[in-house]
Amino acid sequence: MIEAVGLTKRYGAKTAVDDLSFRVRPGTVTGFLGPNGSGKSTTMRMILGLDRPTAGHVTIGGYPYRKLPNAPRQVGALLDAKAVHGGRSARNHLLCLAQLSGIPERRVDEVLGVVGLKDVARKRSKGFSLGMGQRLGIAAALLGDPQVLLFDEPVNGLDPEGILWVRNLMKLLASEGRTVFVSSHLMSEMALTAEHLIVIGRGRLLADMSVKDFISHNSADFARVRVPAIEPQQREKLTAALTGAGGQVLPEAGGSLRVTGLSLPRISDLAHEADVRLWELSPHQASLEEAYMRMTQGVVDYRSTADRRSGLQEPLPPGMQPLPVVPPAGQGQPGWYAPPPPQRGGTPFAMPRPADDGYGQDGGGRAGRTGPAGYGAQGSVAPQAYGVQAPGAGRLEPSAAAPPAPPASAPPAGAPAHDTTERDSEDRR
Ligand SMILES: Nc1ncnc2c1ncn2[C@@H]1O[C@H](COP(=O)(O)OP(=O)(O)OP(=O)(O)O)[C@@H](O)[C@H]1O
Repeated sequence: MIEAVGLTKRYGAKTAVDDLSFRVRPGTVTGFLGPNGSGKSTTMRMILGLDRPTAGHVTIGGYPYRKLPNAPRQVGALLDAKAVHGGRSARNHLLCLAQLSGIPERRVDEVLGVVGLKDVARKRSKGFSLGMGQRLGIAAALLGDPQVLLFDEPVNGLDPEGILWVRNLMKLLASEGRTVFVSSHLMSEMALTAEHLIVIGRGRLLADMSVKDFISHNSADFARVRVPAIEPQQREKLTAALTGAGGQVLPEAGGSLRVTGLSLPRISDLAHEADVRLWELSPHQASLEEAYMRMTQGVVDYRSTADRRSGLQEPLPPGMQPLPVVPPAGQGQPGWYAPPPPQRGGTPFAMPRPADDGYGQDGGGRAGRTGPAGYGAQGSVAPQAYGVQAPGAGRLEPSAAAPPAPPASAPPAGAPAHDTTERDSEDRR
């Protein structure tokens, strides 16, 4: 389990992460969402001991990363797929990481099979496409068969088959009881992959709840009503009946009406009383994307000048009021899209013992991004064909659980190498 308590990171006057408390539990995929610049990567770097918190702390299995016994075998991460020595072959890149962590060579070939890079294992990674680079980064994260995995935008650059593969891989890893923490901007993908969400905005916690609850807490259910297209006057008649009964009605593209504030049977009765024929009366719930947009619209730092935000929804007809957003009982106030951060209402989690944070002298800074832990460690899984993750693909056998790894103080496995001596010989290997 990953546990952050009061985690804060300031860069000068900029507060990148602000008093963040959450838990990432084993056995489920937890999505980590937030607009650009909201502090996701900074949080992940603090989890991996690459940035030192200004305040608060974060532990993995009860230890700060740097105090974690055998850290590269317990935690695997993909932070920046480009943090690879381009002159090295994929295999040699992984081999270097494996040797640093005492992982047997055969595991390198296993993970190359798992991520579908076996056929290009001896090619220099600088010739890799974005998607191939992501696969190599995922292979590095899986190398040590870790119980805890962090992935920052793992589907970046992947084709649809690759996205499906990553989705199945994440779920498989979680189903094996691992802790899987994954950031993404692809809401539709997150909705299919994650069961639980942690959402931040401007460094602060906005939500820590299941995907299902997140959607229902941040979007109003609505009914879609359609009358025969050839009878526009019926539409007006129905709109008048529904608004007269206290409903809110929003015309949608395509001629249907989006109705809130009235139950389906009530809409049906009102239509019947008004002598309006219906071609459709269906219940709907907003998508994760819509719920996310609603929650984060007040905390987006970078927005196109062409995006008036109101454009996310269809323009209201003249005189029509926007639909009220009603937060669930006890969560926020009318007009708020997001429930207040849990820490506002008290201490959501038990405070772990205030231990030495184990960060030594080399704390923060963006430099950590390219520093020695784009990847930490590693995973299980069995060989497979390119791009296809067979559900249930096997885990690393205990016998492969390698010789003892270096002490936790050693650099994590994913250190991007800068040695150029092998460059010319790589492709020949
Ligand atoms: N080393 C640093 N020095 C100064 N500011 C930094 C540093 N690292 C991050 N920041 C700032 O902290 C904020 C959070 O950045 P971070 O990269 O964590 O966001 P993010 O949620 O990962 O963004 P994205 O989704 O775009 O990757 C940003 O405003 C960023 O500019």
